[in-house]
Amino acid sequence: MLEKIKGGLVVSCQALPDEPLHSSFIMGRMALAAKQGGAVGIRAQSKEDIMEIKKTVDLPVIGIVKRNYPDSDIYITPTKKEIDELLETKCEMIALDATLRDRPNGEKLEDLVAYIHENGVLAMADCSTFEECVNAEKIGFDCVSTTLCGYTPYSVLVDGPNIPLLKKLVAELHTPILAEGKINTPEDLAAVYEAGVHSAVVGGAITRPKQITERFVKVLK
Ligand SMILES: CC(=O)N[C@H](C=O)[C@@H](O)[C@H](O)[C@H](O)COP(=O)(O)O
Repeated sequence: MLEKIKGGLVVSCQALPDEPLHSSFIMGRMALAAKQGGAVGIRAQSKEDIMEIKKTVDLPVIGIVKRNYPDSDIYITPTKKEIDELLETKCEMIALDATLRDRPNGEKLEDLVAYIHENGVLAMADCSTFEECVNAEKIGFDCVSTTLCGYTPYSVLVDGPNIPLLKKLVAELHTPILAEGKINTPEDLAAVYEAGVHSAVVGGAITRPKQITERFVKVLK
């Protein structure tokens, strides 16, 4: 899968229960639109959405399950339970929160990565800082990404991709770097590729029409 997505665009097709497009059928059609537009991979949330997407397009899928637990702030594929759900979908790669925060039930990041690999699936690290990416490489993740940059209380949120962080990761790590999060425009996508990343994931700017509408309406105020 890593070869297939190299240099291309992965489109994240997600809508949670509180979002207007929440529907596996709609996410399947979003994935089809992405494929017809030239995407080389899909990132998707939940077993149901991924099953539908896999019926609709033949692109490789990065699967996640977002779930909240009372004893942890981690919500992207937090435990083995979510990994088991994703394994049923036959997605090619599983992404999980790879921050150093405590996981639910005291589960350990390295055990989860080993478990994903035992099942013949690739593991993608969703990180928020440089140190977390370094740790993810050490643990044996197949690729590391900046998905959570700006979404942990201790990382910096910029309105756009964090280019300095991506450049540092490309220079100092050996694992493929995926840019993800706040790639809002085609120019942002060009900029992350200029920084030297292996691949890039775009979500809301393509698949969240409410967010896109808000961006237009904002200039009228
Ligand atoms: C922080 C978090 O929970 N990110 C999620 C991870 O899967 C998604 O909600 C994002 O849409 C995805 O990362 C793509 O980012 P953007 O939509 O900014 O292109």
